[in-house]
Amino acid sequence: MQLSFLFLFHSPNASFPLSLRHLPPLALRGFSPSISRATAAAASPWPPRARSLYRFAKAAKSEMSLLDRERPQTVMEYLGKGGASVGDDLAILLVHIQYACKRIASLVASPFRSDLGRLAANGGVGLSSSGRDAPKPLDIVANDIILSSLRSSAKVAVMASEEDESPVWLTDDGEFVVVIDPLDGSRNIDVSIPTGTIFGIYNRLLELDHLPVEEKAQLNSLQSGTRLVAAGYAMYSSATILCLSFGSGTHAFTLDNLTGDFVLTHPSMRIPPRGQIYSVNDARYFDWPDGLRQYIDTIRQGKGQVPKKYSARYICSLVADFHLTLIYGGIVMNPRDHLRLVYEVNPLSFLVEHAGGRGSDGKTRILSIQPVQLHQRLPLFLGSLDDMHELESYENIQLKVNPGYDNNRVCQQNFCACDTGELQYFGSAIYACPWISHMIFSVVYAE
Ligand SMILES: O=P(O)(O)OC[C@H]1O[C@](O)(COP(=O)(O)O)[C@@H](O)[C@@H]1O
Repeated sequence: MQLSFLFLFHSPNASFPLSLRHLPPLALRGFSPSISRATAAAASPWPPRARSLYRFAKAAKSEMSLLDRERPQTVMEYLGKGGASVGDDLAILLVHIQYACKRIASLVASPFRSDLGRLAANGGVGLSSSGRDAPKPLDIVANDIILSSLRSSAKVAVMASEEDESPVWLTDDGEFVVVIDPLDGSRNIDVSIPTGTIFGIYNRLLELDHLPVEEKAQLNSLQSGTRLVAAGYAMYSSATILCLSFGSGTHAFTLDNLTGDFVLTHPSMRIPPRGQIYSVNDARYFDWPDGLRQYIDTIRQGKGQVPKKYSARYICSLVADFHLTLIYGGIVMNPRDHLRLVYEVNPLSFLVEHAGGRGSDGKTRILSIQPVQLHQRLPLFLGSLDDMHELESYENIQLKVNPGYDNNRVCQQNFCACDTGELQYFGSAIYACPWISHMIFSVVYAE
């Protein structure tokens, strides 16, 4: 009996009744017909139980081919079928990044990681020497997981992470530069609110190969967002989502916990041109500049360009707030100088632009801002095109003064020599340089 089943499932031309008919009577023991089925059996050469098994097997077979046809693609299948034109090296790197994200996902959800979440290095207070918030041990473990995955891919020259003061040089042969926030929103970890990993991938700048390691590591990491080859985030929530863009569309994959694969669930995402949701920490309302206050007051009352009263959603976890905005439309913002250009803001701007939206610092397109410092911060506004244009028309929307939140702020004045040879000074950021020159002059002082 078992043999005939195997035959049926493995040979597309197999005829199940035929194979049953040729079985010796002993093999059909246990399939004896009930009395009510006896009449039907008399009219048929096959015993009724065998007929129903045949129908079942036929249905299962067509179900399987349907499932096979409709089975969502994994990231590798998607790339292999030409979903995005990436070379083998980038595909290999993505395998390693996926692996790291799966490890972080399981760590974040583990019942045994509570100490890692709760305890913070430095007792959880204060800023590191570069002005970054004190990391939690889970941030550091996530960073180690990423580092070891990138290292074993052998495809990455430099990794620049939120958790490291300076970029880490991995291998001279690495084709790529990875900028990454290994675990964004880790302040929420104790209460199981979603967290995420954000990353961007650049090509290594071959023209810098002759420079000393520290210098070339730094300059490779400070490429402008327009040069991103790919970007993505993993969101660790009720589902683990991996959202990616290779420069042609933005696509989200969901982790199938049964198979361990990320499968394509949101192909070619398009952010609605207008939403009805804004995401911002509005406890800071009284610190906001006039323009931003007026904008929020207006859309809350349904008095904006469209007569809709907007709703607020704020998770306080950038990846989750961004994911919500990407799907429903609207704007996610942090108007204060808080989020990091290189490894948070640029990758998300890349993703939103490739989904038809806009990323801005309130004045300028994010991707055209030339980074001058690895951990440089700036105001952030990402979202639907029409909502973004309406918001930016209020002009005064950046919260440059940050009263009560950041006493030990380290300030920096930056000067940069662009390709044009022009020396530009822009305070905390440099805009509109076509690409990074390694002539950057910084004056750092405490406020
Ligand atoms: O305190 P605010 O201004 O609401 O900032 C919250 C934002 O800070 C973040 O937690 C990032 O900061 P950390 O990297 O220090 O965790 C984001 O996930 C979140 O959107």
